[in-house]
Amino acid sequence: MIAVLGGGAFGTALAVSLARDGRNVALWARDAKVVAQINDTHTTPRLPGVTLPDTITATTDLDRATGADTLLLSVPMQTLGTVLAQIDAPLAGKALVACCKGIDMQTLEGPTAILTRAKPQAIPAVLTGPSFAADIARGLPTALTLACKGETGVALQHALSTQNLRLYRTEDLIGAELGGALKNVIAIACGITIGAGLGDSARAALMTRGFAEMTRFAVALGGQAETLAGLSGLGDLALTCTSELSRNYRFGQSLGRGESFDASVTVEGASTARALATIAQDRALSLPISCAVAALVEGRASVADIIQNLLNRPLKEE
Ligand SMILES: NC(=O)C1=CN([C@@H]2O[C@H](COP(=O)(O)OP(=O)(O)OC[C@H]3O[C@@H](n4cnc5c(N)ncnc54)[C@H](O)[C@@H]3O)[C@@H](O)[C@H]2O)C=CC1
Ligand SMILES: O=C(CO)COP(=O)(O)O
Repeated sequence: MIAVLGGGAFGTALAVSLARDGRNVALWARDAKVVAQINDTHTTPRLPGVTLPDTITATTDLDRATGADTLLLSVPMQTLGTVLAQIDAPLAGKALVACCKGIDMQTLEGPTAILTRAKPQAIPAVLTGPSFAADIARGLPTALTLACKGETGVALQHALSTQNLRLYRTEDLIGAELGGALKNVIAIACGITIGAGLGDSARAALMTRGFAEMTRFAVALGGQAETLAGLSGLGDLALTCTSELSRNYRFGQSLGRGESFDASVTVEGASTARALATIAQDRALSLPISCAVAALVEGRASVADIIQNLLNRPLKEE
């Protein structure tokens, strides 16, 4: 059995795709109302218009869900550590697949380090790449990166690929998780650019320089540049920086327009930008775009300030 932990848009969409393909899926959510709605009506507020297969069993019982061999962790990044801390079992030998995109603000770690510290006897993996939950749930084709070492990676690639989810495999967990985490920050920057009326040329410049920033950072932390050039980096960057389906991009647009944004919406890039700014300072790394987003999110700079600062940086080689 596969268990998905997290009853939000992405976790539910993954459960839908796996269940449609005949997998036995348990979906753990903390909210009893969401669980009852899924079990009783096969619908969820996070995926309007989607009928969930009745082979998905939703539960609030974490012990029941963690009895599965493979666990997909699809809660927001800043809550991953808390959710893992609620699981008493060591989960020895089980595959723990992080489906969240971000860097934890408290520990400054990505999902692999958090999984490994919390459950050292489990096998960590990362599932990431360009994929809107709504697209997956509608059965539209998507391609993702699955990062996991050894034979477990091969087995997981098969176990989690479905008719509409095509998984490519890598052993570079750091590169895969950082591609997904950093593209959200660049998507906020691109949203700001469009929201502030700076135009498509400026966005293309930010995407390109943002990609350079993502790659530089991932390599400095032990990831491989090739991974960043794949689905988890470039692929997800292209999707998130250009689509209004992206919450990070829409959040950036609101900032660029000087409008408020619904605080209940999951915007992973905002906390990740703040974590990145701290890491950049601690390690003397140059992350101008991410640091500019962090300054704006924290209210330390205005949109005009950050545009001016980015444009006034010393001229350099590409
Ligand atoms: N929505 C999408 O299209 C995609 C999302 N992701 C990633 O998936 C992760 C989850 O995002 P979404 O499902 O979209 O968010 P969401 O906002 O739809 O759902 C988040 C869910 O997590 C639950 N949650 C929050 N704190 C919790 C806690 N402490 N314990 C247990 N449950 C908790 C909420 O109740 C909610 O059901 C994020 O890291 C996101 O970047 C990745 C790819 C696509
Ligand atoms: O990660 C995503 C698509 O790959 C979803 O992006 P948002 O979190 O910005 O909506």
